[in-house]
Amino acid sequence: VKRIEGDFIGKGLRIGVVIARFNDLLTGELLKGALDCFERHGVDRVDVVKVPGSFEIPLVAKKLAESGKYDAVLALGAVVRGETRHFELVANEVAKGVAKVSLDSGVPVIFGVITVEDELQGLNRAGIKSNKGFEYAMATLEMANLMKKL
Ligand SMILES: O=c1[nH]c(NC[C@H](O)[C@H](O)[C@H](O)CO)c([N+](=O)[O-])c(=O)[nH]1
Repeated sequence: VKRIEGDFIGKGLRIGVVIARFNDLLTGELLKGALDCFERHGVDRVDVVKVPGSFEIPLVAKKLAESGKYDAVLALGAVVRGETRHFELVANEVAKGVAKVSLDSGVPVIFGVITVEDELQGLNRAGIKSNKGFEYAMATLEMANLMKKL
């Protein structure tokens, strides 16, 4: 049996991060966790692009993926239901958009958009209990390395 999987070596990798400013209290923490992960795994180059909200992530992720400059793209956002009715609209469109960009471009685009009921749930995932940003960065490293093996 030949097992193929990506390792977590960051050396030589070029990562693009697209992050939503909406709910910056949450997304800023996710970014810190992701950058901590990339730095500690020796990633040479990380470019961070900010967009107004998660809805804008797919367009910029597409631009980064198609540029040919990155081995993987990490999309970071926080969609909080709270009182916002169009929570589903934003969350669904972002998920569909990110998946389409990845499939169309052949570049891994990691879906690091937390979708939560309220800010506290968001904070629990952005540093109180765990930092999903770090976890999404690990998935980014793994996929970048895996694609090089296939
Ligand atoms: O990133 C988010 N954008 C949100 N809306 C803004 C959206 O992403 C766009 O930036 C905006 O619609 C302009 O296109 C959110 N809500 O409205 O709830 C949200 O929770 N998270």
